Amino acid sequence: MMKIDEVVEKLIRGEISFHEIDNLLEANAAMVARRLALEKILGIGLPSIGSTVIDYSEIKNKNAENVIGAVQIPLGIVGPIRVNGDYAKGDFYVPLATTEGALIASVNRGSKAVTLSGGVRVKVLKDEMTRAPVFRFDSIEEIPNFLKFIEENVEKIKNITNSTSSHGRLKSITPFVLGNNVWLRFSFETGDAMGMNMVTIAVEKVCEFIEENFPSADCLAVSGNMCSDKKQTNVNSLFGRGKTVVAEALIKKDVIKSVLRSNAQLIHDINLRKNWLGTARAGSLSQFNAHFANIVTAIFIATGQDVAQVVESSSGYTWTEVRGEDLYISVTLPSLEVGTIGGGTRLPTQKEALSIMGVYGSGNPPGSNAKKFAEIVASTVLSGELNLLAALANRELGKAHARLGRAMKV
Ligand SMILES: CC(C)(COP(=O)([O-])OP(=O)([O-])OC[C@H]1O[C@@H](n2cnc3c(N)ncnc32)[C@H](O)[C@@H]1OP(=O)([O-])[O-])[C@@H](O)C(=O)NCCC(=O)NCCSC(=O)C[C@@](C)(O)CC(=O)[O-]
Ligand SMILES: NC(=O)C1=CN([C@@H]2O[C@H](COP(=O)(O)OP(=O)(O)OC[C@H]3O[C@@H](n4cnc5c(N)ncnc54)[C@H](OP(=O)(O)O)[C@@H]3O)[C@@H](O)[C@H]2O)C=CC1
Repeated sequence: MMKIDEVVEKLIRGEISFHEIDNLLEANAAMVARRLALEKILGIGLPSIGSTVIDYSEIKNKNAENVIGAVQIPLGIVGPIRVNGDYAKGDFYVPLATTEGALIASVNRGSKAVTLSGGVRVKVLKDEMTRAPVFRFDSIEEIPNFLKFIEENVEKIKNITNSTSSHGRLKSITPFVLGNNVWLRFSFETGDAMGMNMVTIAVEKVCEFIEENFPSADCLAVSGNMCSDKKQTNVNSLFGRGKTVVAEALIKKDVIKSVLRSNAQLIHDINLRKNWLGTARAGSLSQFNAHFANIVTAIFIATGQDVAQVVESSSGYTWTEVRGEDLYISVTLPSLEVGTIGGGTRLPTQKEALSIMGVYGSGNPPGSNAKKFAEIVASTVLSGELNLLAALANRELGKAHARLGRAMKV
């Protein structure tokens, strides 16, 4: 093994690249050498980035490349939130990682109102991760035969996918046609994993089988964007991706008054004019909500989810009704992509964050932990939506952020 200083000098002289340091030093020494080299090249110090609890030997070839350290983000908790789900039952503290002052306080007040009103009822309606390769044909002539071929070979295709994972299970294949192109949208149950690696590996194997047995089908790309990963699309909103979750709560008149300092009619009116009319006028197809993205992102960062999937995981709908003087509120998230095993969930702080909610790792039966987690996320989203609508009704948004969320106080 070379010494760190020698490796740093080699890199500065341009004799090796950053990632080649992994071949010359033990994992954690390599992380330090990369940071030191970068500091010398740029003439700056990066001691905070270098100070991390992450053991690079644990994440090398698993979670990130060219690692020089880590960034830290403040982590707060909200709750307890009372959740009446099929998997999550009881009172939960939820970790939120954010740098937006007032956000945690906001969701916390919402969770207080929800819990005092008896809690959130929540259901996971569908649980399917998708991958959709695109196939090109010379002519449309072959397409009906191709669709028939897929239909007749579903069992064979299932056997192929079963051979690549003990948790991924193919549920359905939905074809879409445009001219001489066909997309096959494969939907899988993926246990407690979010499932993108699992599903991609399985579908690549299926594509090999298809090309061997139906040679006029040319699989151009294993992801043809009808999946749709990390993109907000109608196909995700209509058919779902990951978990499709719906949650509801009835907020009592007294709680609306004492905790949220508002009334049901005003909150409902703001929901209709802001989240429905305003969104329609602004031209969004799937974001009829106030700030799902705030809550989903903060939980995703805290718990090691794939943060780019906030794009579709934060799409959804907030619905309200006035019942007497109480407020009925529901949130629907068609494509909430979460896992409690795999990906970034294994990092030390993310693992602890999942354990705050009692959802780290494999569930018994498999899949139950991820569904429990999805129910908690949706309940937290509902708390955040309720509170922001109330805060807007009270005209306290600017005031709250001036008090809790400004770097430069005047
Ligand atoms: C900030 C509050 C909650 C104060 O609200 P308040 O009623 O003055 O607070 P309070 O001191 O009376 O306390 C009431 C409860 O609020 C919570 N609470 C209160 N303070 C804290 C705190 N420091 N830390 C943690 N929790 C806090 C806590 O639950 C507390 O109960 P307690 O625990 O005392 O029994 C309120 O003014 C508020 O919610 N404002 C709105 C802020 C907000 O919602 N921001 C969201 C982000 S905005 C954004 O990013 C998206 C947006 C808006 O642009 C999207 C769009 O266009 O719609
Ligand atoms: N490849 C791609 O195209 C993309 C990948 N990603 C990345 O994919 C990663 C997530 O992929 P994902 O497939 O979720 O995770 P992993 O690739 O980490 O796979 C999960 C692993 O956990 C095992 N496992 C053990 N217990 C369980 C259980 N109870 N439920 C489910 N699996 C279990 C699975 O075994 P087994 O399979 O044998 O059952 C599998 O090996 C993230 O890092 C994300 O950023 C994101 C987008 C696209």
